Amino acid sequence: MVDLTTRPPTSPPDSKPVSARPRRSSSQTSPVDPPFLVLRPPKGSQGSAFDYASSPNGGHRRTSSQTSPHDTSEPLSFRNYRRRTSSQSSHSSLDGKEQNSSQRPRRMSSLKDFFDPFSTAEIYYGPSTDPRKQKTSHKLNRTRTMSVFGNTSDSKRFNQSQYHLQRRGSEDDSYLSSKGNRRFFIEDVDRTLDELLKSEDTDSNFQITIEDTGPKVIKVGTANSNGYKYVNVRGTYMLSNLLQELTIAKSFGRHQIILDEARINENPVNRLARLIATQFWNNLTRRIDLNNIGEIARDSKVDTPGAQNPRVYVPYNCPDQYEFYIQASQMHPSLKLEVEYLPKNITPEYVKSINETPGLLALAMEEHVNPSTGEKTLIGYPYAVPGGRFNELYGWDSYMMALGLLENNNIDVARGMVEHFIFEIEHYGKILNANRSYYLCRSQPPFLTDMALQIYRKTGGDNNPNAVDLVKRAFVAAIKEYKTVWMASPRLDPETGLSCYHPNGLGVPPETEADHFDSILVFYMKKYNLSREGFIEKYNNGEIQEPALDEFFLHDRGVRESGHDTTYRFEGVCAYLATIDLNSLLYKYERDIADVIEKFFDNEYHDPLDDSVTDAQHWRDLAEKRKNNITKYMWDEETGFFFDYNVAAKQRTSYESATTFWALWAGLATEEQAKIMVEKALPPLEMLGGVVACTERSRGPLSIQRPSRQWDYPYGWAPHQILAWQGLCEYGYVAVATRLAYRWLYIMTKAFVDYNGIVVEKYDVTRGTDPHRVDAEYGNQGADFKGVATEGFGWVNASYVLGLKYMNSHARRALGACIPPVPFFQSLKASERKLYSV
Ligand SMILES: OC[C@H]1O[C@H](O[C@H]2O[C@H](CO)[C@@H](O)[C@H](O)[C@H]2O)[C@H](O)[C@@H](O)[C@@H]1O
Ligand SMILES: [Ca+2]
Repeated sequence: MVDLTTRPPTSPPDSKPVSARPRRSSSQTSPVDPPFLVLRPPKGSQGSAFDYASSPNGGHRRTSSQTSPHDTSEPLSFRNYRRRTSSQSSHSSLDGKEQNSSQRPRRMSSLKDFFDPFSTAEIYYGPSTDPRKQKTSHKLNRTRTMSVFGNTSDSKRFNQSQYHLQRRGSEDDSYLSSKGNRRFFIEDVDRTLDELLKSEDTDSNFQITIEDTGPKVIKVGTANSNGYKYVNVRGTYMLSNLLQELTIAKSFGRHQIILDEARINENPVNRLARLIATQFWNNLTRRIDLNNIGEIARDSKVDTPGAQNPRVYVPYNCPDQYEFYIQASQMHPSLKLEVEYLPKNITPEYVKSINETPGLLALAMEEHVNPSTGEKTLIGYPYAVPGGRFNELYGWDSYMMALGLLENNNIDVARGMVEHFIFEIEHYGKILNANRSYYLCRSQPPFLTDMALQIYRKTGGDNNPNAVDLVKRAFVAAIKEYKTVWMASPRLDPETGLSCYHPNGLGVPPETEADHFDSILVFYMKKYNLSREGFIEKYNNGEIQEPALDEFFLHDRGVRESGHDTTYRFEGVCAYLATIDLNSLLYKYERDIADVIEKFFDNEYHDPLDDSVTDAQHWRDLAEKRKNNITKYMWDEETGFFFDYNVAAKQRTSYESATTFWALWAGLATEEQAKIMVEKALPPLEMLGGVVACTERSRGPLSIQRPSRQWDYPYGWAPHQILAWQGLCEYGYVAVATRLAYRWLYIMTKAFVDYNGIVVEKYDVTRGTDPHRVDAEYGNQGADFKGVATEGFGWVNASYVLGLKYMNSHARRALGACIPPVPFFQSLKASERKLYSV
């Protein structure tokens, strides 16, 4: 029987913690360092990415993100920061306790403002750090030197003999005298922001990037001199970080700040990992309540007159939720929130009929008792949205994000998303593409079984009754989904036993950019002499019948269900393709269901849906059958690819897609097939920045009539990277996965450093300079922020957190210095090259 508490090693053990704090040492470089890059690990540290981190509490594995006090998901207050750090001590500390020198927090200034320079924005820019709100003058916030110990300092309370008192030198603002703890006094945040943008944002896009041609230097006052003396802040990275910090400070209503230099010249790998863990996830998290529903229900994608007011659709059998939303709309009449019940039977005709009046679909809620009034109300389970543009819960994005959220110990959000999926399957019959009315007919790639198991493992497994309860409920839902969505008409091909992305639906999808279908519709617009809108209206309401267009949209809906919207791999054919993606995922479902039935259902699952009783063996047989069919219909030994199979044409296709690695992730390939894939399929997919969505030869030539598609060459996507890494590890190709992870993290870090902290939906993995610049299809990319990127992009955030687990401290330093993959691999000693299989 499979032990569900530990998954076989699909990802490497956590790497050694790099350092307790992201303090820069001579061996830790960043792009702002002088050019004395040290690529070798410090003497004596032979750590590989796969060493287990030793920990004081005996073998418990910790991630690098857990090694520093500022990397916890719980915001640190001044008090608990001090408590935590002082309890780790072994030398004398300010409060008389022992401190270990490597863990000792730096004394940043007076004892009163002993803040972590990397604390969350809420703490760092909260009221307690506002120079203007200090009881005493802001002078107390300056970087103190011991020469001012005296009447005004609290430090008198401590035994000064335990200190090395240092006289203030005349150069106390210099980097040397500040020992890297330099702080700036920004007397006027607004003015500094204006000046910074005026001089450095030469292309006026409110970002400071390598494309701006300003002097790349600005003067800021030092805290030590109370703003009187100035120092230069130089270079794109530091200046853009300054812009980001000032923008955040301003959003907190701050007019003056003391800013640690460490916060703007932080090693970029540490900075990005820190922002993801402490800021990006929070900003992507939604939780429906009575006050925010108006905002969440609003739709940024559809712009019809009927979409002007926010609207919520509630399942016909959820009266409590209906009442809740009515209450919300009555509490905030100005929101004009409209609340409607869905019919019991949701047909494609009904879904099309509400395309002009789209709305958010209700999700799972729990009861909440107001502690002060004792009143009961409902509150939504939390969930994460894919990016800043979205407010709804997506299908496969949620799985990818859950992996990152769990890694960052943000468990409630991951768990909340499983609750929502259970609710969606129960009330909408499937895990939805996303919870908007126009998505009611279609799903997305299914990952629920693995998602539930990951949460179960992370939350204590068998020792936690809630974890067991959730996994059981999730599997009951997943079995229903498996049988009624994926293994039923029209998705199931009875002849091969394989499944296709083949949702129901009618008409033109309303959520795409207005001109998205122009290349197809232009012909019909001319034919009927109608505008785009005019034609779509008549086509949607059945006045115009065009079977060829029906066929196009049948496949287009399939493309959207596949999550790969869009790619030439699927155009005009998707609904007839038994894809390697979907069938790998269903194989994984079958294996997982077998294990769970064996463990949690006494190996006897009574399904109320069809009155069947099945055991683990039944599901293992189904998996075995699927595996044989996949090999029979999809495997191509010559190229090393699993190809999609066209069930209508009864032919294997030849489009070389990164999803071939999903066969490894699901564990259905043989060892021999895995070896051939690594030897033959990987090389044409491996680019500068990781795995590309498909090979260039498969995509074919582009032209005005044949524009680029976002899920094709040369673009790389986070879910493809994550599943390829994990799949390769599953078959022992850890070094190959590490090499691919380095590539992906490299382009992410490079774009982050050069382009004002940017993290986007997908990257051009063939470009070293501006890989984030992808102008294909939709406006989801997330590159158009002003001043600061506040949430990154969900699955890309997850990929960074997961990818870093493959990096040892040497690789992490190289990434921090933006060393491109090839020079990095070439700089390795022979013994280290095997870690990357180069
Ligand atoms: O609005 C256009 C399309 O947007 C979605 O697709 C893209 O974003 C999703 C969220 O990150 C992602 O799941 C999908 O893979 C992307 O291609 C949406 O899923 C589509 O249905 C929609 O038409
Ligand atoms: Ca600019």
